[in-house]
Amino acid sequence: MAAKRNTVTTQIPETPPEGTSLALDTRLSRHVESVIPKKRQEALKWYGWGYNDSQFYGQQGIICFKGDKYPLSGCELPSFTNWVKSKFNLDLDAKRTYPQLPETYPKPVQNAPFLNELRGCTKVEHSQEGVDRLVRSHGQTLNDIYSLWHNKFERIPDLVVWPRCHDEVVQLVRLAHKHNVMLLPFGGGTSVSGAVTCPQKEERMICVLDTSQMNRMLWLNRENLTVCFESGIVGQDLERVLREQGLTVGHEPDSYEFSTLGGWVATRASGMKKNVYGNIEDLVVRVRMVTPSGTLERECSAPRVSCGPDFNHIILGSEGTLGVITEVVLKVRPVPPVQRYGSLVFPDFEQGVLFMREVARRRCQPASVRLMDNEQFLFGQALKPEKSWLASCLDAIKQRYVTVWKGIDLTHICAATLLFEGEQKDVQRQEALIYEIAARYKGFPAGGQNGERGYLFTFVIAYIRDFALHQGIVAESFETSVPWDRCSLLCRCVKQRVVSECARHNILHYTISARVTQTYDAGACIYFYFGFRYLNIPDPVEVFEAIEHCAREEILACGGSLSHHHGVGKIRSHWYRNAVTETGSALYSAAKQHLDPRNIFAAGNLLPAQEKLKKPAEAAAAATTPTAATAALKAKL
Ligand SMILES: Cc1cc2nc3c(=O)[nH]c(=O)nc-3n(C[C@H](O)[C@H](O)[C@H](O)COP(=O)(O)OP(=O)(O)OC[C@H]3O[C@@H](n4cnc5c(N)ncnc54)[C@H](O)[C@@H]3O)c2cc1C
Repeated sequence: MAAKRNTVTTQIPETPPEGTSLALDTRLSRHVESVIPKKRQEALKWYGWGYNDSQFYGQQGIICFKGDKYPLSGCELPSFTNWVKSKFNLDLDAKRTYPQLPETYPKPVQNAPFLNELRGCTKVEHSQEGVDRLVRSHGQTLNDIYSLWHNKFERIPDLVVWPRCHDEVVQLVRLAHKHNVMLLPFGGGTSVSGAVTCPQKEERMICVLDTSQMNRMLWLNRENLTVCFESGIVGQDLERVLREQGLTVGHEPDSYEFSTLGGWVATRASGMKKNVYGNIEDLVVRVRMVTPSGTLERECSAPRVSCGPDFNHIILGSEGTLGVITEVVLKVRPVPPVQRYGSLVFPDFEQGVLFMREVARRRCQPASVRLMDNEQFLFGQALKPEKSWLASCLDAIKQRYVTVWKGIDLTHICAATLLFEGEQKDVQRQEALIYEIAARYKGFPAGGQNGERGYLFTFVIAYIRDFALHQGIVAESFETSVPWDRCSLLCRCVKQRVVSECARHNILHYTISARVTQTYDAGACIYFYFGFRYLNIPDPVEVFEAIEHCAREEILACGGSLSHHHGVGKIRSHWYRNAVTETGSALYSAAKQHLDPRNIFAAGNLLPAQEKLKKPAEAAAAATTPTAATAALKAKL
């Protein structure tokens, strides 16, 4: 994570643009040096996730990790190699190569009047270079990455623009509306819902509006503990500049190294420390969004208003379909003096869920508490790097303690990782209470080191998907939120459904696992990982999507939501209408019609685009039935 910083070349306009007049402490209004350069491909992989130099790879039959930014850097991973071998019946193929940048790119659709006016009347930087367009043509879904590797995109952006402030966005939106050019706001490109993927049937010029050069901290108000940032600031940059002031926003989605503030607002993101700091909707005080019909924003920064429907909530979750978010006022907190990790072991997942439920009932959640099922626990254990002889002996003793003294079956064991933040005394009190509650559900502490490793690995795990694809395994995560009384049932049914769908598709080697990542008064967020080895399957992504579609049907049948934090995008738009009712979707369409009458923000998220969507998944879903447990539950609902 400790990445080198690259200077962003953008010049800050000399006079503050309209809108920054809100500044309260101009001494702090400053440009932020970003870890991500304007030419993203110089630091980030064009064909997958993360930094260019960080990657899993095979060497003499062992999986290793390279790069210098993460705790696993330079490590050999023999246990992980064994896990992969046994799970997927796979010997590493070190000879496979990663894809090469294409030599040619789709010819850009031109809109000469737009380009002429852009060049003649504005100072907005822009590019039509193939690679600039390609790296902004997609997000991080399996489909995106597979399409990229196999050169399957019919449509990539025709133009990339880099506005530097709110006023330049206003100019761009006016121009695009006037000349009927499609605009696609692009933050960090970490979307896992297809939200930033170019609509493949769009006939107009597609202009990607890259927000990365709008990343200033505009003001900071220590009295109110509020800060105003431009929307293109990347998570790790935002935290770094605030920490220099002794402050934090505390919003840490697992993608926060690369995702942006505007992206968080547009997708309703959730950070792992939401128990202390809140989800993005709890952190936003004010937000500005430029639409073809004008700028939408609340006029005052009061902490709460009773002033009719809250239009911040039209902006939150708008997924780039209504306008461009330019500036956001957020709450900040002093950096906590103490941060401590912990972990717990439970005999099985059900006991772990009861523990999580009790912690939520008593509202004593630490900053983060995550419960992994047995499959994820074993996977996490396997990721540990090669050990010394002594460390291996200690592990064997610990394992004996767990199995013999505690009588825990290793095929059912599950674990929770904990992160405590606050004043020393508060943390101590919280730890004591959490360990006391855990004991009631047969849980016992397994050390801070395990907890810390769990959180640090979060950022490395994101790199596995590309390595897996490289070795012939397709994998992706999906998530939901669910009321407490259906939490265990939903996990069971979804896993069962995936197992039966794999059998139906003759897939022998796969992994499906779940974890509870967030808790609330009324329920929890569940996160699933699913992957399979695709031997002799001509279109593995199509099959993957068909199975994921069935899993989503199962989730919905069990009372789960369409999404807790990934958003709807294109890949879940099929269910959006049902999720919000006909009236709800008509209301959204009416708002869209008012704000964006020419549909220039035509990403096709939320409600499906006009184009005929490929629906192999639906056919697959129609051919199967929900599990017996789901059917019984449905009957009860
Ligand atoms: C490895 C990994 C881990 C992840 N972990 C989490 C997690 O813990 N929690 C979580 O909530 N999500 C997570 N995500 C999903 C993703 O990171 C979030 O959805 C994130 O909020 C997207 O931000 P972004 O800047 O990358 O947006 P992008 O991917 O660039 O865009 C996402 C959507 O927002 C729109 N958008 C972006 N910027 C603006 C703007 N300024 N104005 C208007 N619309 C805009 C885009 O048009 C698009 O519709 C994860 C993704 C990955 C790949």
